[in-house]
Amino acid sequence: MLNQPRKANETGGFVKTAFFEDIIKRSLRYLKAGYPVHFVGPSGVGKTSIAQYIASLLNKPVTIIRGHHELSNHDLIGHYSGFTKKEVIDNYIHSVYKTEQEVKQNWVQGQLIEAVKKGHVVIYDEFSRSRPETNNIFLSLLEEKVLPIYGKGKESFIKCHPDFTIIFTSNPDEYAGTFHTQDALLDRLITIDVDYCDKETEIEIIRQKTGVNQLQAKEIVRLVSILRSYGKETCPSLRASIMIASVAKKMNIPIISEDKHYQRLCLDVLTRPVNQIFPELSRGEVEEFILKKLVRKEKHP
Ligand SMILES: Nc1ncnc2c1ncn2[C@@H]1O[C@H](COP(=O)(O)OP(=O)(O)OP(=O)(O)O)[C@@H](O)[C@H]1O
Repeated sequence: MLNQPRKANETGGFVKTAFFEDIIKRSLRYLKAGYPVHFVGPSGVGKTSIAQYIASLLNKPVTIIRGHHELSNHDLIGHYSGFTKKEVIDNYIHSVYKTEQEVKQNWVQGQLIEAVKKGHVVIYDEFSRSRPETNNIFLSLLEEKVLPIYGKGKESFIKCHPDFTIIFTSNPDEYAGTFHTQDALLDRLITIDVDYCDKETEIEIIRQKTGVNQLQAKEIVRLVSILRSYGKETCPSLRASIMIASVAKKMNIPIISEDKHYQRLCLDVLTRPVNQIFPELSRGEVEEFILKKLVRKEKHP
């Protein structure tokens, strides 16, 4: 749910190509001018990776919050949990016991508090998976630069540190499990659409992340991008390409379209996402379709 603040330099391994450089340059410009940035796009296009990389450039502690249905203001701001009992026993006169008990509720601080007070970079990943009521708290944080605190006695708000920076990521509204974000919140963010990266970038990511060579990475991207072109260019995702390359590399499976083990691996990874493109086909028919593309028996239109 909520991770510990992380040192920014822990987010290494980011592959930077012209495709990502443009997004990074624009985002840094907006963040440094004091505006929150919001990356929206399909699953697996690299939104979280970009956010983490940008956070690493800002040289401040990073707090990652992952949105989900159950996330509440209790998690973000804090809540009371359990009791602490303090007992003082006065046994000065040995036959007389005087006992004083103090029972206090424990306050568990939410992670947003530290980030707001100390000026962290917050990555609020998949924020539209949290309920809009939960996200309301960001309205005053982004506009009035204060974090309202409920249920903690006199202190009713915390002033936002001038260095506080926040990056949001989300999938488009039509994705399963997301809530429609209130316009008032979107109005406070600069939204950047992140689409699928170009083939050269994908080949580079696969090569650097898994250790396969250029030709092998090219072969995987060839197949995945042909299949992707039948859908909305979003699925199978970059994760599928990385999975195929990583398993093949680790298990010494030759990345050759005629190899039976490679074929099986591609079918196992790709059948589910390709079935999403062609829900009317049976699993067997989808496998047949992928195999045709794999062994290049059928030309790509
Ligand atoms: N520039 C990059 N350099 C290295 N790896 C990358 C890069 N972009 C994406 N990846 C890898 O691609 C995969 C998907 O990326 P990521 O998780 O950032 O996507 P996402 O858009 O946030 O997905 P989701 O919407 O499902 O959360 C991950 O394994 C990630 O490490």
